[in-house]
Amino acid sequence: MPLKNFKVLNNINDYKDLHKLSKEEINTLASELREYIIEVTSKNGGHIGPSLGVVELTIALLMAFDPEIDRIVWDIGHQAYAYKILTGRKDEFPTLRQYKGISGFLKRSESKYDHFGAGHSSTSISAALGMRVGKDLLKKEGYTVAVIGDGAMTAGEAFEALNNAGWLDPSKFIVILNDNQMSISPNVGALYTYFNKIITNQVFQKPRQALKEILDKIFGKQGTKLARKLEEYIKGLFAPGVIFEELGFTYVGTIDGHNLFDLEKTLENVKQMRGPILIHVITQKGKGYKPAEENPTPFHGMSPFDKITGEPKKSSVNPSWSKVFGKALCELAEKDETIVAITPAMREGSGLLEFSQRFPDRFFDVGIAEQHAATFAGGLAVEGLKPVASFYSTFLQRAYDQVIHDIALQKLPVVFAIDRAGLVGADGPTHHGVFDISFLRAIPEIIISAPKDAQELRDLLYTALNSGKPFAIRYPRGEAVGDIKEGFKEIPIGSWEVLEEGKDIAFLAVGRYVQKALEVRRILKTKGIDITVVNARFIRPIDKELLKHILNTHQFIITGEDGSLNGGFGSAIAEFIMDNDYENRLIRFGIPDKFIEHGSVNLLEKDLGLLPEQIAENIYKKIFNKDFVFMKKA
Ligand SMILES: Cc1ncc(C[n+]2csc(CCOP(=O)(O)OP(=O)(O)O)c2C)c(N)n1
Ligand SMILES: CC(=O)[C@@H](O)[C@H](O)COP(=O)(O)O
Ligand SMILES: [Mg+2]
Repeated sequence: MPLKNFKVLNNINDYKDLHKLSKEEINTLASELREYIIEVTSKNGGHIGPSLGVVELTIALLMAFDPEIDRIVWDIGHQAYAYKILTGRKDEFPTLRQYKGISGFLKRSESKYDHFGAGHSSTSISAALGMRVGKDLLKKEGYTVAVIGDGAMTAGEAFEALNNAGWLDPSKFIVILNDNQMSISPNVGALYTYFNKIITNQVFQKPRQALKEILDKIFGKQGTKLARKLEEYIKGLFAPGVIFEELGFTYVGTIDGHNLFDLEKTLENVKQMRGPILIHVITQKGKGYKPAEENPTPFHGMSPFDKITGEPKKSSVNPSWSKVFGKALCELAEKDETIVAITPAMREGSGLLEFSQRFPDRFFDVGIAEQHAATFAGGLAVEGLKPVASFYSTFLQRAYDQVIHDIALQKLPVVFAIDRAGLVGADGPTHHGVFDISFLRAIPEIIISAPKDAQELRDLLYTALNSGKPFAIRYPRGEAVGDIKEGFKEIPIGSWEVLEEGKDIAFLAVGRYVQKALEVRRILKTKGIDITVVNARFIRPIDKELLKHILNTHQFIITGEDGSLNGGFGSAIAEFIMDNDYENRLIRFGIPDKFIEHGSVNLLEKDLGLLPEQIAENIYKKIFNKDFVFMKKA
């Protein structure tokens, strides 16, 4: 995709050229950056809304700071498209989120200007503080700036960092709170209410200064104890940002995040101030593109869309796994008032929108707070409710100790609906959900399951809610397979299902791999090989009786899973074979011991040799020591 004929953007090489531009040219640049972002994301998909919202902020930051010397740490990094374009990736930008193209987030290996990699939220203040302290200890020059959204600010880690920063009291340390009053969905929580009050109570900022002057006049410049107490009291009533001031930050705000020159001036001013500073910048998500301004939630992260109408280009045939889950939960919740749903800020993505509308009192969006979400679910379970906590696999990593210490150890019946399990595609290594099987499998008491199709997801959810146990159900991103029948049926915990009977070779497949295994069977049948296909719908506990039978009747065992091979389902089978003195040959398919880059799942799997035809070739070669090329040459 060639770069369009942009008047200003075409003529600047990177951020250093910003200082050569007139005010008018800078305004034109902001518009051209927006156009470029809309153009590329309409083709590739991506986080368009967050990125359009910070165009002016990005320009102002790159004018006030020099990322060769200063550190700019963007929280999550999903809003950093303008930053990418202005820090040397203008020409590569059309490859955004594509296989072998540039990442949708910031990445240390991609650019020296990406000072800290991210994708998960709320790490920026901690990382920037570490850099600040590092710079000070090593006597390095430069400022350290963290840019964090109002959504990301709801996470514990952000507050852990503020707490530490206020204590360490570093200078040249600036936190920019980019407040657009939106997480993916509208932001939630008491903090959101507080920010909202600050924004609407602007009127009190000037009187606050005037009041201070009056008090100084009445009680003298040194100030008496009473004066200070009175000021604190009144400050608490009216002053914006007092929460940050009490934590040791100087609060500056609010600043209009689309007024580029005010922003730049503010940034220049705070450079002279001592101690940690927090600048509260107000922006609008999707700024400058009507469909995104009007509909910020879908435009947070879009699949390819029509630039004129804003409509997504591809409409799916089947409902997504998330939708199937959400619909099943609503059906079950209709009949059982003790069912409650919890999400850490992923209402839409997790398929919980309908639940939130139909059962608002039983729905809890707790903000970007995975640890709290898990323990909160534990508390609900103690009181006899049936909590269903939905996590993206990758974000559940945040709540590992909570799953162990607060749920499994206490045998609390929390259902973990683990969405986006397996490779997720364009979001890449920060977001692939490939570790949950390995990390959950080590935890006693927890049941781990994966449905082969939509109906089985419903039945597993029903089984989980009736089990009285900690219970995880993992399913992938994208369209579900299979039809949905009426009602629900309980599945015996730990039971597998033989889908096809063959001989000699048995394919034990988890979740998405069941369809692959059936395809492998079809391919190998063309070579006269008949393989057994087992739906290993429980990863923990495994179906020991069926497994023993399979090991006794098949020489070769294949496992397939949408997760890491290290400690995964295949490892469980290897352990069983070894611990029980079987001598079967085992071949495992899954994610190898490395981080997987971004790109379509199909291309990533092709790279990893995980397409059905590649698996079939591989099995054939390993077992018969002969080549069998099934893949059509491109
Ligand atoms: C630990 C974690 N949980 C959830 C997410 C998913 N997520 C990505 S962006 C986002 C909303 C962030 O809101 P905010 O920080 O205000 O940024 P904005 O998109 O509004 O610019 C969420 C919940 C994530 N990236 N990391
Ligand atoms: C940045 C982030 O973490 C989310 O916006 C994520 O990209 C959503 O992924 P899905 O598109 O799979 O919901
Ligand atoms: Mg926000």
